[in-house]
Amino acid sequence: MDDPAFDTSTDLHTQSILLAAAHHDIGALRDLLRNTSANVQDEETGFTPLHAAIAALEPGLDSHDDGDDGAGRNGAEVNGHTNGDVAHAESEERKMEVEAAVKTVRFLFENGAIWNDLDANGETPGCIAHRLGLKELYDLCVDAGVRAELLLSRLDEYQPLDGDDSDYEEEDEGGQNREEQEGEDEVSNITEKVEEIALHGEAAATQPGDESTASANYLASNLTFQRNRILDGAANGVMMGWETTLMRRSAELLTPREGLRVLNVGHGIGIIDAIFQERRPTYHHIIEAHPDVLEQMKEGGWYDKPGVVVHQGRWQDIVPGLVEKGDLFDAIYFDTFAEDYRALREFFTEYVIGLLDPAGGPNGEGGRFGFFCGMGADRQVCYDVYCKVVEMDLFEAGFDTEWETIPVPDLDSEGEWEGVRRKYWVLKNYKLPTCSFIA
Ligand SMILES: C[S@@+](CC[C@H](N)C(=O)[O-])C[C@H]1O[C@@H](n2cnc3c(N)ncnc32)[C@H](O)[C@@H]1O
Repeated sequence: MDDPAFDTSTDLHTQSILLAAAHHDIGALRDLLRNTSANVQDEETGFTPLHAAIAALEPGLDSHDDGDDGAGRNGAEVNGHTNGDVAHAESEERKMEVEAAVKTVRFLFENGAIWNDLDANGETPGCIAHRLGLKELYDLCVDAGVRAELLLSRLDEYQPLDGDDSDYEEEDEGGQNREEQEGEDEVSNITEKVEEIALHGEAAATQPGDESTASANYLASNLTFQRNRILDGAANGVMMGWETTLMRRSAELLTPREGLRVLNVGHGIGIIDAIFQERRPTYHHIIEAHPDVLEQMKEGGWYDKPGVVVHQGRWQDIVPGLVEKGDLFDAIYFDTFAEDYRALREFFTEYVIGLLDPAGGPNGEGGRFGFFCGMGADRQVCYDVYCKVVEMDLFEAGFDTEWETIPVPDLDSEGEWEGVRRKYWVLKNYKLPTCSFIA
């Protein structure tokens, strides 16, 4: 078998599944997957059936080529057909291949395929579709990611009570229940992958075992303050100067006029707080948890600025008190570090509604909420999934979101990542969210 998707150390059944996926042979897949997970992986390439189905469309890689049709295509010119005919026939053929791949990918998702498994090149099936410019396939992967995350975050809210695990042990006796157990395991794997998506300064959930960005470790680490950036003890970029354009635009959209009441969660190097200050807020609360950042804030005179209230500690410990006191704001911005998507969701579902003045905002039509939208930004497909997920979660929490697209310059060529543990942003465009109460 000389198909690059498969390696001979992989068992024969898995090889057959991957081959059927690459050939977009749904009939064969249906038979082969009867008692097998749709998430088998080739040992060497790491391809799942989804990877195989999409990668089969890689130009120059014709997994449908069994030796004679290639000759037929070359023969078209020999038989007097024009180049235009050939090009047309090729594009028709390409269209049919893509259609077959779309059907296969749909079938695999319907049969439990996981959208974000990584192959040996560190690509998800969606990454391959994106790299090959296969929009329809890419969109299928994004939609599957959104469905998985929404479903699993709901399941996460309904975890079995402690002690319920014993059920599994008893049920393990029977084959069908073992399947259920495997399903549960799969579910919790995906939950981990999607729920641990970082908010800022870290790679997406593709760095298993890296504890440096666990919140408690970060808050206990010594920070290094450089000219226009902060690195933590493990050289993760906590905040970087290239984000200034994004911070400025967020502040402009949240506080389009002077004299508003502002809450900012996460001071960092104070970029957005300095811009809020230019806009002369009536009062300006800042919540910051890291002792080194708080020290810098003291040195920078933030504690003495008129109207500024610095809350020292984690927002989780401070915000409930603000809600209880009845403090209201026209604009709230949230940008923390070493926290995952769950933290952001908790913030806007539990607290923003109680802190944002429904009769406030720039024109009395209600306050506005913004956040740094960097979830999964080291991978386009994760970013697109999370932009959709957060919009849906915000809607459920009572907010409409407007997005503005802001181009991000080539950070590599500008040397932004020198000395930084890993890039947390690789995308060409930032999607800036501004949320307001649903009218
Ligand atoms: C990415 S920086 C914020 C950058 C800021 N937007 C700016 O314009 O400079 C994240 C900040 O959130 C702080 N932080 C992290 N976890 C926090 C928490 N649970 N509560 C409050 N602040 C937190 C970090 O110490 C850090 O200062």
